[in-house]
Amino acid sequence: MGEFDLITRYFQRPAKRSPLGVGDDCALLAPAPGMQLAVSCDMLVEGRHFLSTVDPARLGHKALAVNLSDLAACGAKPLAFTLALALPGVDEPWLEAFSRGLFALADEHGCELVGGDTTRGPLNICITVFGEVPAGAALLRSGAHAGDDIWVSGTLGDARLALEAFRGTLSLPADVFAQARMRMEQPTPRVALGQALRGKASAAVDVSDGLVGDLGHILASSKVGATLDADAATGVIAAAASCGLGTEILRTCALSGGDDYELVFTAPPAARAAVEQAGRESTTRVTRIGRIDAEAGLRIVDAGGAPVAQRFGSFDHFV
Ligand SMILES: Nc1ncnc2c1ncn2[C@@H]1O[C@H](COP(=O)(O)OP(=O)(O)O)[C@@H](O)[C@H]1O
Ligand SMILES: Cc1ncc(C[n+]2csc(CCOP(=O)(O)OP(=O)(O)O)c2C)c(N)n1
Ligand SMILES: [Mg+2]
Repeated sequence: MGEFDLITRYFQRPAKRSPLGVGDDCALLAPAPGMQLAVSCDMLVEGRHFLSTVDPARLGHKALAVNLSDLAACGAKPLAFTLALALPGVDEPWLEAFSRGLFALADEHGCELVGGDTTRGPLNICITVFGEVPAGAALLRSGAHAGDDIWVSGTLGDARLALEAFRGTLSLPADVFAQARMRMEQPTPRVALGQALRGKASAAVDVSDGLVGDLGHILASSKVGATLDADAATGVIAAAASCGLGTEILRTCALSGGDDYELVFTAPPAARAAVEQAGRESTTRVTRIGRIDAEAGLRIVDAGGAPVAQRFGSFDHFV
């Protein structure tokens, strides 16, 4: 099978909402009047972002999910995406599963594939996603104020827990591993929550590199500091705690593990009921995990308010 047959068979579907989709030199998009285009791009590289043994359907899901997560963090509604793919060769069962996982998530969000690029090379997947948001209403990293609450969606640390189990640095009971693995391989982008938070949250970012690092982007952009509860938002990890894993490793996963694709956002205390309502509307758990301070820096405390001495880093491709 050649390049163009591959595209036609696995990636070309009739455009439904875009004026022009796959097959010409450009795609055409038509954002509604009064809306701004929100654009984001993330790449997944074999061995760095995913294990070579991953189920290709889950990989198709994740490649789009990490991009939809950026739209969610801006409060944007997904419209369309492009897919740049480097493949070592034509593996039809792999392409069938990858495209099935990809389109299942795309259809869930009404986000259509409008173009891309396909080349031979080491397996590499790069998606650019386009969304729309009412002009001036995008959630930014720069809007947090002293006194705001810090919230997080879902739970943190599960993906890193699974990665460490894959690496063999810790072991988990089969049921805990199965849950954590799903969170690593098929994250749920918080798209509905992001849109429901427009006009309520003062700042937002999605957690890809770990809570401490990504909250750090809000603090730097907003020129504020924060106090954070170390243990407020653990999920599968809470189950892992009962399997005898130490606090230090669990906190490392939750606070600097990365690959969470949850939203961390700030909102004034007066908006607490509105934030909880946004969580209910989007059937997404939201948890208050700290507050924004005027004083610069990040202070991490335990449930009793005592400072946590452990230091937390964040994912960086070059450090
Ligand atoms: N090669 C690049 N050229 C231009 N902008 C880039 C490049 N790589 C990253 N960026 C931009 O730098 C910022 C931080 O990137 P990143 O940490 O990847 O964001 P995110 O975690 O939201 O994916 C984003 O605004 C992104 O668009
Ligand atoms: C094989 C493998 N190694 C490591 C990780 C963990 N990991 C890889 S990239 C990353 C951070 C997010 O990736 P990045 O490219 O920085 O995304 P962005 O912040 O741009 O959204 C994490 C936690 C993984 N998921 N799989
Ligand atoms: Mg990125």
